[in-house]
Amino acid sequence: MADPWESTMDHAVAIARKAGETSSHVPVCFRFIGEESVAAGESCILSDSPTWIIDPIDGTTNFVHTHLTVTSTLDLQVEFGVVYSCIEDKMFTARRGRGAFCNGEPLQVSQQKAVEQAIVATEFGSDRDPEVVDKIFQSLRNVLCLPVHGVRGAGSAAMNMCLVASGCVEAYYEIGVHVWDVAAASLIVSEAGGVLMDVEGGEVDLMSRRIIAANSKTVAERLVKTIVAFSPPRDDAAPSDRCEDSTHLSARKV
Ligand SMILES: O=P(O)(O)O[C@H]1[C@H](O)[C@@H](O)[C@H](O)[C@@H](O)[C@@H]1O
Ligand SMILES: [Mg+2]
Ligand SMILES: [Mg+2]
Repeated sequence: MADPWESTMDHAVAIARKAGETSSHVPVCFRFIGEESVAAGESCILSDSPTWIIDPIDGTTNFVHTHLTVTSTLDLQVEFGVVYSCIEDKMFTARRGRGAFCNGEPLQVSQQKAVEQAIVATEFGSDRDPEVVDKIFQSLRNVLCLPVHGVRGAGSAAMNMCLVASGCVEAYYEIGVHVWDVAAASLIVSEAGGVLMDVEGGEVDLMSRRIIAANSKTVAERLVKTIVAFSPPRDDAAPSDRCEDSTHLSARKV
């Protein structure tokens, strides 16, 4: 069987060559956006150049506490998404227009559109500002009282989205995520037949740090009416306008 990773890399190189219009003799030029490089002061701006968006560990708090799910995410903007759940040894992959897979098996979102029968995933995020925490709790209360069948959280944004793609939960929403948390899984959700939406409706903007990933427009739009929206500093804001999340500081001290 052909190695899917090898064909992915061949395709990635072909995209990079096309973008740069380089001949096969010239080395290709990829750009990178990674959680750690941005934390070290590198830019978080998407350009026309093919860009790998990487989160080496998504679910850092789980990792530090050796708790359940930890994933690594890799995305070549809009072309490929890879999320690896290392403890479960599950490799979620998607290629634009070619479907989404888990360990090679096709993924399909749930067909349940009644929100009362839905499981909704979310996270409390990393910000401990009491005003932000209040809004997160107001949203959580509103979602529970829709009512939904249940609320869950895997502790990894990417994993929550892969659960949507797998049909195990109907929707995931969060305000406070970063582009590297959700880029790869966004493609996996849409290739599994799901939808992505901003928490106030309309198209999702991966730099805005707000996302709904759902099995359907119907479920996503019910959440839009329910979530108390706010806008954290964008990922592509100037470094001086970004703020360090409080739990990340403590996680890094470990
Ligand atoms: O573990 P990291 O990569 O820091 O990502 C977490 C994200 O920053 C938080 O907003 C989410 O709540 C977690 O689910 C992410 O996994
Ligand atoms: Mg992450
Ligand atoms: Mg991370």
